[in-house]
Amino acid sequence: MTSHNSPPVTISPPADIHAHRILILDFGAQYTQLIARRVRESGVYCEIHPWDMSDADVQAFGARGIILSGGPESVTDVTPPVAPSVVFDLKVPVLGICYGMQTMAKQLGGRVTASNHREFGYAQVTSAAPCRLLDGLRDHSDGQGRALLDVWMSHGDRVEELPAGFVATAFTNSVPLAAMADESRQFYGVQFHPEVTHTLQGAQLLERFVREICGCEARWSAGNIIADSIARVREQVGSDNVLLGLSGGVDSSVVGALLHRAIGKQLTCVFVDHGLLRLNEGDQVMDTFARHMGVRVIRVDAADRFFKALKGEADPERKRKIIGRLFVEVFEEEAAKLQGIRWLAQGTIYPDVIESAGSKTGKAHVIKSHHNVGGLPEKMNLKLCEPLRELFKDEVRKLGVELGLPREMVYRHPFPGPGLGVRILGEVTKPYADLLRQADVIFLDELRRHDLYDRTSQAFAVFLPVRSVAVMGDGRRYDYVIALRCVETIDFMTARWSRLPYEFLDLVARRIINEVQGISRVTYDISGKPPATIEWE
Ligand SMILES: Nc1ncnc2c1ncn2[C@@H]1O[C@H](COP(=O)(O)OP(=O)(O)OP(=O)(O)O)[C@@H](O)[C@H]1O
Ligand SMILES: O=c1[nH]c(=O)c2[nH+]cn([C@@H]3O[C@H](COP(=O)(O)O)[C@@H](O)[C@H]3O)c2[nH]1
Ligand SMILES: NC(=O)CC[C@H](N)C(=O)O
Ligand SMILES: [Mg+2]
Repeated sequence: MTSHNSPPVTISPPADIHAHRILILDFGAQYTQLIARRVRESGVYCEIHPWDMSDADVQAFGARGIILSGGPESVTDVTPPVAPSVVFDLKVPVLGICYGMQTMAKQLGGRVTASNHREFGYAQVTSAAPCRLLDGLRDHSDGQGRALLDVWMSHGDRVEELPAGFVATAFTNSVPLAAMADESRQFYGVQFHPEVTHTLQGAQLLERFVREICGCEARWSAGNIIADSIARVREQVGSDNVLLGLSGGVDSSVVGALLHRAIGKQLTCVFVDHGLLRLNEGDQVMDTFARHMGVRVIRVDAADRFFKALKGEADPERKRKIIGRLFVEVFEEEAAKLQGIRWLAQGTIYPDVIESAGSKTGKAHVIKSHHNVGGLPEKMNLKLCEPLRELFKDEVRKLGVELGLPREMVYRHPFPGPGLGVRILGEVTKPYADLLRQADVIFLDELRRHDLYDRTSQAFAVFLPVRSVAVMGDGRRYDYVIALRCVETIDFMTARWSRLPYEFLDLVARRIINEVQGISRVTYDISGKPPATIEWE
């Protein structure tokens, strides 16, 4: 990052990087986000919208191609979710994946049945006819010149009869119609899931669809995204001043660097110490930003205020809303003390938006209200400036690297805005936060010391307000429990618990029990996401 006094860098905006875009209609599959990530990785911008998007909105979106995701429902139900009919009239290529293929088949006049040949996991499909989507992709050959692909399946229903104009392009032993194509209309369907890495040629298949079949150019790169965001922010805020909520985490740090480049002195950052930070976190953030990077940062000590507002509240969603509201109150108070602030910038990223949103029909559930999206109060005086709102975490990190942020900052584990507030189960109190902070720092220090921090995606301690019996130094103890959570994930949407060595866990548990007065038991969380979310609340 350049120093605070340097003039904003002049960068000419690239060709419209959003113009070549793909629309993904979500039927509620667990892996819809992976489809989006694969499309983005091939250099093409895309957005996920609920399947019940209106015809007018689909049309206005202006996609060069549409992907219909998988989903838990069955098209054989009485009123199954269906794709907006305009999808098939827009004369753009359409790819249906699993449920998406099934509904495409049914909506265009084919037949789908619930089959007792359920297929979950690995399967091998054999190519059955030439097809622009699949030609040339192969993992093996069947000896008769036909390509075999290793794929991943997860379905019970299957397409029984193709709609007019389609041919079968692949089969498996249990599914005669495992892929279909109508080349003249550029409609394709695959029963398997190309978005998961277990489908070896899946990324290639999706790239083929968006780049060759839909004809999208690869404009979605870190350099282009930065130049585009800078241009957009400048246009958006003009000569107004902007207040950025800076947490020291990856997302807001990247926004900080971006805005610093885009609008220089018009930027002021506010770092809120809500009393639910990690040990010494506040000082570290001030050190890195204010001292080394020359960004103007105001530190607000609001711990008492947050604890007071959270007193007696045990419900996770209500806690999140309280925290979201207080954050904005603090931001607005600080803004009022400064000149010309009209905008509140935040490091909101795409998964925050998706997880906080429900679909119009209520089919998709709100899992948790991220404090910076669903947790925001309804009325706000400042307008929002969220340049990373369309990006996934790994894309944000690439931007951070490109913007010259230090590696340790870009690859930090994420820390949720509500902080320890969602890691103390139930009511939040200062004594609980103090205990948790001590346990957490031991866990993280040991991870770093054992070279495990960079090999895991997110690690933390959780405070359980239940007491269990222990005997220490011949005395009876009746103390609280700490749970350790450590996961590996790329996109934070699904996660696997880290197989940390037993010796390591043993060391951490002993240190916590010996060093943190008030904790007498430590457990390790071995739940995957799904179903267990990464945070406990
Ligand atoms: N303590 C804080 N002070 C000021 N703003 C905050 C604070 N905590 C969170 N925010 C705001 O809320 C946004 C969302 O928080 P979130 O934790 O998702 O992102 P982050 O902290 O920037 O990055 P990371 O996900 O890596 O922790 C932040 O980008 C920031 O704008
Ligand atoms: O800034 C944030 N505000 C929030 O309210 C919030 N809730 C969860 N997280 C982070 O999001 C990722 C996924 O978490 P979950 O599996 O718990 O939903 C994990 O990285 C979590 O730490 C949050 N971040
Ligand atoms: N993964 C899916 O899209 C499944 C589709 C449908 N629910 C089936 O079982 O066939
Ligand atoms: Mg954070």
